[in-house]
Amino acid sequence: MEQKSAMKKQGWEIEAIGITYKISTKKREHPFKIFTKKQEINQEPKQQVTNLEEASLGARHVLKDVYCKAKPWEILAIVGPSGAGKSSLLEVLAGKLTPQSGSIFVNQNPINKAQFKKASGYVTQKDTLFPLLTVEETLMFSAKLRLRLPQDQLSSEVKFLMHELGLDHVAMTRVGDDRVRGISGGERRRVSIGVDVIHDPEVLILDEPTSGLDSTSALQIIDMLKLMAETRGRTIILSIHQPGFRIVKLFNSVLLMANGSVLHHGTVDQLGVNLRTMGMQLPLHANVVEFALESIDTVQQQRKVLQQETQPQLLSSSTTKSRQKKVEVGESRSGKFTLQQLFQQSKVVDEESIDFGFDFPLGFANSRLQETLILTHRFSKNIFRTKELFACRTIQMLISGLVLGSIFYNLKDDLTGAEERVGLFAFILTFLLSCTTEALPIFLQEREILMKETSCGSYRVSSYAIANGLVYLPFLLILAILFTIPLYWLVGLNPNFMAFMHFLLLIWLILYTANSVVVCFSALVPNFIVGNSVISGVMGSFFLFSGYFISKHGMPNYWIFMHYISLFKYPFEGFLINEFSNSGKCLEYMFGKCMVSAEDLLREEGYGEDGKWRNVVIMVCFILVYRFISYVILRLRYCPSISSFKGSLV
Ligand SMILES: Nc1ncnc2c1ncn2[C@@H]1O[C@H](COP(=O)(O)OP(=O)(O)OP(=O)(O)O)[C@@H](O)[C@H]1O
Repeated sequence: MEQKSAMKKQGWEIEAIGITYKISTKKREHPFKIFTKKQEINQEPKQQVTNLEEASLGARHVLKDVYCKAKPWEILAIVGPSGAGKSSLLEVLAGKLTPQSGSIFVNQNPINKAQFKKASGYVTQKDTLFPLLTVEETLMFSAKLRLRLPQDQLSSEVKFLMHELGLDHVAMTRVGDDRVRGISGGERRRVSIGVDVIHDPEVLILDEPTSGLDSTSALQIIDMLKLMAETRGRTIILSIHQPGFRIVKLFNSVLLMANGSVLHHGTVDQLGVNLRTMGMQLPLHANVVEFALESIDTVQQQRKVLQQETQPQLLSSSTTKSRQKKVEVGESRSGKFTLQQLFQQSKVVDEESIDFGFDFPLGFANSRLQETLILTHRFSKNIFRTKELFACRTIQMLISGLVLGSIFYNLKDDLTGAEERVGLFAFILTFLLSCTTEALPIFLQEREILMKETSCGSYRVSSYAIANGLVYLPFLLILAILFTIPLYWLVGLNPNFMAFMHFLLLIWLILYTANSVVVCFSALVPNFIVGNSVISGVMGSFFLFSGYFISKHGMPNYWIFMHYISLFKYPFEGFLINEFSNSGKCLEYMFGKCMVSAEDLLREEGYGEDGKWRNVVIMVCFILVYRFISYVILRLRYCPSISSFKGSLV
């Protein structure tokens, strides 16, 4: 136990060895171009490609045999021009990408991916936050999901973190995004960092934490990270584009990359020495990192020459395959030592003798029920604050109920009236199904957050699926009530209260069925346009095959299966063009005297007392099936954490 706490104090040293990551660049051949001659390479002049082998294999090296080491109590900055491979390397270190070869070690021990994700924080380049939550709410929900603490302790943790991040003054301000005005870009970046440090991770990986910020805000953020490293022994790895002079001074070591290769790995001072060794004239008081980035082509050329002439001893240990056991005391310092750092360094020498163990709590912070409650709370805040959605949908439903009621006003109980009711109900179904798509943009907006949160073990996917299912229920009930009340009484359907309640239930279920289908398909589509097209297609075909336009007996056999999987034959099955149609009973059954007389008819047809509930039960079953399918899709597509949580990093 003592040994473990010593480990904790010591911090986590991350070492990546021989990381190679390739992506396929092979263009897919046209599927119908079977007889086309293959391109003859000899006919064309040889292309000037840097790596002929790569080109011929249709693969591109994003990372080439990368070595890097990040120490606790320190900041390692990954710098390089755009496309150098910085983000890819960070993703590999964070366990989001699996390289083709290479290994990652924590304190010289291979690490389990799931444990590492749990014990680290990864702040992506893009802020993935809920724009309608306030800063305090954002951090509080993150704390609730990741920490197993009582409410008052959670509140004090969040307050402390906001203070540390300099966010006190915007605690009650909404986060905002491109569309919703909220806190500033710098403050949003700090909230993103806050979300990922709330559980006090041992390692913090940040992709461009200063992008889009002015120099003062950028310095503030790096200063804050430096403080985290120096006071709490955290390992900070970040990528940065063009760090200013004052920022560079805060880095303990720098990894200079270009074209996926490491050009330098060491202190900023060493970088200066290396550049001079290459014969470059560094202007006095120059920002060494900036100078190296500006002269990156020369650095690359010199490196090649050096590599050819001698084995790379000067530049970096990037190609070193064997692990370095030597500890370069003071080597990675930029002049500033803390007692903790010195303590840590002396400890590193004995690293090998320490049996590495993780005392970072594994498993989920909350039970499934607690997670579901927290997520439902967060969901409902987001939904009820989406004013456009709430206002538009409620007004739309109320007005359409009134307008439809006034068009189909006081329908008679005769055959003509029954026919008109068929038209009304067919329209209701089409209308409700086609306009209940709010789940699509909502899901598309939050799926990145879902992926991020579940990949680091904040909560279970099943809790999300249940919360997603629960949160729409009250919202859709409000819509159903607003739609049904004017419509039902204006049209003059059965005045019996229970018949009204049954009708309301059907409308609610239709809305919820449509919502479940949308949730299910939105988990499959890449964006809104595709999603909208797919969902309209699915809804349309379900409706078409339900039997409202063509009886199942009239359908060719090869389409019959569609009739059986079409959900929308269930809510108002009596309206269908089916075996009842010819007898004329169908029309009466459908809406003749609404539910009460329909019940008699059902009894006549042998359905018995419970006949009218049969459709409700079937619809509920379908909803459950669709919800389950969407859970499976979410699990497999967005959160394949089963495999990653079990496997090790490489
Ligand atoms: N999945 C992918 N598909 C296509 N190209 C990719 C993919 N992943 C990485 N690349 C390419 O690999 C190279 C490195 O990408 P990466 O995002 O790591 O660079 P970067 O140094 O972070 O760039 P920037 O500073 O502009 O964010 C780029 O040329 C990029 O286009």
